[in-house]
Amino acid sequence: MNIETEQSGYILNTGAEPVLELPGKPEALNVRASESALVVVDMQNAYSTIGGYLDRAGFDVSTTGPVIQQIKKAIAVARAAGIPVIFFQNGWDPEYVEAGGPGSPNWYKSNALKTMRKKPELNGSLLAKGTWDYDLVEELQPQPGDIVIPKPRYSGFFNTSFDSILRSRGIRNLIFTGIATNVCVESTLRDGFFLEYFGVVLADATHQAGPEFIQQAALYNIETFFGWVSSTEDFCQTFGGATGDAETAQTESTAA
Ligand SMILES: NC(=O)N/C=C\C(=O)O
Repeated sequence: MNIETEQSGYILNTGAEPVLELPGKPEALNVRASESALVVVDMQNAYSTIGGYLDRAGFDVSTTGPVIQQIKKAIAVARAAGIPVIFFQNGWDPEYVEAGGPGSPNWYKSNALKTMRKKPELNGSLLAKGTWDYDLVEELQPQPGDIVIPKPRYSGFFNTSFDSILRSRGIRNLIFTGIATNVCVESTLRDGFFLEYFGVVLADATHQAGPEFIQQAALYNIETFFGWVSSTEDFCQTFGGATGDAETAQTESTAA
């Protein structure tokens, strides 16, 4: 929108911008950078670090390291391409009011709340705002221009500003990374599907909560019913023309 000439209306995208082909399954998807966002779901210590919530609740987080590295590459390319990077942070206030009490199904299904009930010494330490557990991992810190959205339930569309942030920017394509593929990534992508967003998961930039077959099941579900499955390499090639190397992306952005 050209503010100086006081134009108004839905003219966010000029049509001059090239349509890019993002390889994926079950087929490639046509996308414009200006209509896309890179969504980084819950890359908090809780979900990817030993000693965090998932680990304490008995889930295996020992193979999340490579996922963090893939997300880092995707973020570098997105920033260089001018694609908004949206970080979700899952959790609640320190008194867990936002988690819902016994009147909420979350009270019964949240493994964080269940773990704290079983081990009262952990009370206040899991997924509570202001704690190490709630913090985003050190390797994936937001930079100026990125967007951070707190969320109180699995879906990023529930009780958050996500939808209005996307709509006001004309964003239609949501490229997902993060943890867990089968819970918050899939929940958000599914809700997006119902709201007419095109959801793509970068498979190697996500990790499941549960055994490995759960990752495959979630990806199958997404590819078959709700969206598309691509890879970090394909994302980086499509939007950066690079392999996702942060320095390469930075150089290209400076040169542009
Ligand atoms: N971020 C997630 O996918 N979370 C999964 C489980 C939970 O938050 O309890």
